[in-house]
Amino acid sequence: MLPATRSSILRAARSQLRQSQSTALPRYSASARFASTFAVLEQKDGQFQPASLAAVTAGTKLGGSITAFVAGSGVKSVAEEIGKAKGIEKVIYVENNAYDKGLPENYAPLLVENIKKGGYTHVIAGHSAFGKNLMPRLSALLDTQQISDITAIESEDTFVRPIYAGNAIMTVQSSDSVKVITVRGTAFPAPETEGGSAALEEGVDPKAESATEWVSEDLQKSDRPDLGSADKVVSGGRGLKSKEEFDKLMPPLADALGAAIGASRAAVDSGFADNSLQVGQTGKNVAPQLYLCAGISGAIQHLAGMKDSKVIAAINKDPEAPIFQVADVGLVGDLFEKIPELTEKLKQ
Ligand SMILES: Cc1cc2nc3c(=O)[nH]c(=O)nc-3n(C[C@H](O)[C@H](O)[C@H](O)COP(=O)(O)OP(=O)(O)OC[C@H]3O[C@@H](n4cnc5c(N)ncnc54)[C@H](O)[C@@H]3O)c2cc1C
Repeated sequence: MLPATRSSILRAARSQLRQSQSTALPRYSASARFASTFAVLEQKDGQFQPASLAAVTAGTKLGGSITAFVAGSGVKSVAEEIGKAKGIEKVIYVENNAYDKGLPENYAPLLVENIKKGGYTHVIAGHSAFGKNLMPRLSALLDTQQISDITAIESEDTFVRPIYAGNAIMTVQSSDSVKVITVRGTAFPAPETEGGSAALEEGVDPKAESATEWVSEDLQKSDRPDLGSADKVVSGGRGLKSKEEFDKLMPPLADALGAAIGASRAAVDSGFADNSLQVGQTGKNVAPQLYLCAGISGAIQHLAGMKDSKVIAAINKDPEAPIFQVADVGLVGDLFEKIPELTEKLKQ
């Protein structure tokens, strides 16, 4: 697939809207309604992705009703699982393998149909690859201004989001009748996944024709915890010097702690680690109980992705490295000595 520019996405989305007049939404006054949230949840290969429940938590903060939505092949059982999460009134599911991979070209019209039917005030998804890919197209179809990566909700129309790599906090007020929002998972911890009893309902499937086809994916398989939701993360930077050293030192340390592996952008750009492991402004946002990093200087773009971690521990040979300004625990030393030593102690 060719990389799409923002304007080409908008053009394609608007032409899709024109082709289907039935997708037009009624205009209503936000003040005349109570909040009703439509939480777009994620599944992968028939497995529910609990991190996406952050959208439900955000809906809880808005008050009013929360309807969860999931689509793909065989998702009725996923919908049943979602229905057990606390705070959800109803789960709408659409069974169709066309939605398995969350391709925005056909998923966005599907959402429009279901949103139109329910007349929701807020449509919320996680600020994950899925949400970041899908919600801009949905916003274009609804002719509404997306509010991205929010970390707090002040009222039904006022939201807080970090900008400039987390160096400034912006408060955004929206007068759109339907607010399309992505939420930062670390700011909205998922609700309890047991004890709820939501009703299940089959959704509308417009079976929209799409010019985009899923061809294949090349995934790195790992038995380690998922970086985005792991309790512990060990992260390596350019200080590791090479891919060989990264692969020699980081996996044993991660295994000793039961942690996920992350990396700085410099480590990724240097080919030490896969792109999917990048933590930071242009990588993943993580907020584990423990973030242990080695050979990472602590550039603001890296901090933007991990500074909400509960405990930050850093190994760096430079006592002036900025990472020590945010670290709760710091170890000044050569990582090629300290990491094997620490790994050995942890194993014992
Ligand atoms: C628009 C933009 C977006 C960006 N997005 C991201 C992002 O998402 N994530 C990200 O990480 N960066 C991002 N960056 C890059 C960021 O600015 C830094 O360049 C990067 O984080 C540096 O990575 P590093 O700390 O691994 O490398 P360096 O800055 O080179 O630091 C290496 C550190 O290792 C230490 N070290 C070296 N040898 C040893 C040793 N033997 N023992 C112990 N310590 C040692 C050094 O003292 C140094 O502090 C972005 C930049 C821009 C402009």
